Amino acid sequence: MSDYRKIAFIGAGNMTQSIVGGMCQSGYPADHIFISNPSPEKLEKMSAKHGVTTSQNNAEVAAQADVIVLAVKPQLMQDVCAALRKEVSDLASKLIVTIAAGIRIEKYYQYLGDDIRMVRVMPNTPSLVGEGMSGLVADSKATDDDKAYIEKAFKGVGATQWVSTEDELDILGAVAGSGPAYFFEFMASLQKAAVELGYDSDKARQMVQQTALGAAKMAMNSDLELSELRSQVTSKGGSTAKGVEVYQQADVDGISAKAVKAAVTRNQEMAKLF
Ligand SMILES: NC(=O)C1=CN([C@@H]2O[C@H](COP(=O)(O)OP(=O)(O)OC[C@H]3O[C@@H](n4cnc5c(N)ncnc54)[C@H](OP(=O)(O)O)[C@@H]3O)[C@@H](O)[C@H]2O)C=CC1
Ligand SMILES: O=C(O)[C@@H]1CCC=N1
Repeated sequence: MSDYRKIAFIGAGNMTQSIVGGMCQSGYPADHIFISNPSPEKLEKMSAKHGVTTSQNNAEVAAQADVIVLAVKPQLMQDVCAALRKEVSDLASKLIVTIAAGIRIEKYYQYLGDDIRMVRVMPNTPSLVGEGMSGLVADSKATDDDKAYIEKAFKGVGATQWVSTEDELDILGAVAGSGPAYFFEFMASLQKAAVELGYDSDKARQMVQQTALGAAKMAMNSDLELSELRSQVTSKGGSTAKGVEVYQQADVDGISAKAVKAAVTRNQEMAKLF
């Protein structure tokens, strides 16, 4: 099968916009991308921006595609799947992909029929700029071709990792899926701290984001442990040591552990609820 299967996104929210934006930038042909959403505004925006085909009818886009990406909120998934099952006759001939947090593959068999083959992907919004981090887990029916295809599609918008279990995908979701929010929160707090000391807000944002980018690039280009990279900035008796001490006293490790655990727990709850 071609590298570029026809792919339909059900739901045109934040995550679909990030993935599709990144896919189009990476050269995925727009005439192979279909998107549905109940309200027309997002569709109009995406069609104007990328030249993709859009519809307010989920079944219409799903029927035209080889791959269906379920990209609605977890609480809507059962109803959306029930309607697709009723209206699209050959779901078993397509690859079903879901990006929803929590919901287990086993549930999709109940919602769509146990003859479907599927891959769960946990992406994140930096996919929009080609710097996404996506986790993937496939069921036993997905073929090698399916897996190679979906890995390549998501590699087009960033890095990918296969995980072996859906429990692992919950962890990846809690770190990488939710992670951009944690980093934005931290970056905003650094910006605020500089502004409170009298620094210009725009300039504070620029220095925070450039520093985050620089630190991430250094980490990616280095074999050193992250703690060693941190040490290299921390001159004995210098200013960084004073700042780092404040974070350590506030137990930054404990805070991250709690945050990730809370997000994993919510993924597990959603697995039960939806
Ligand atoms: N945002 C993120 O960073 C990540 C999200 N995810 C997962 O992605 C999924 C989508 O999240 P996100 O994009 O943030 O959510 P959004 O709320 O931004 O998008 C959901 C979209 O689904 C649309 N929708 C509502 N009802 C239907 C329906 N019946 N049929 C088709 N589309 C419908 C909504 O349309 P309208 O607004 O017009 O009602 C909306 O555009 C979730 O399951 C989430 O777990 C996974 C990883 C990261
Ligand atoms: O908040 C959520 O549930 C989704 C999953 C990861 C990021 N957003």
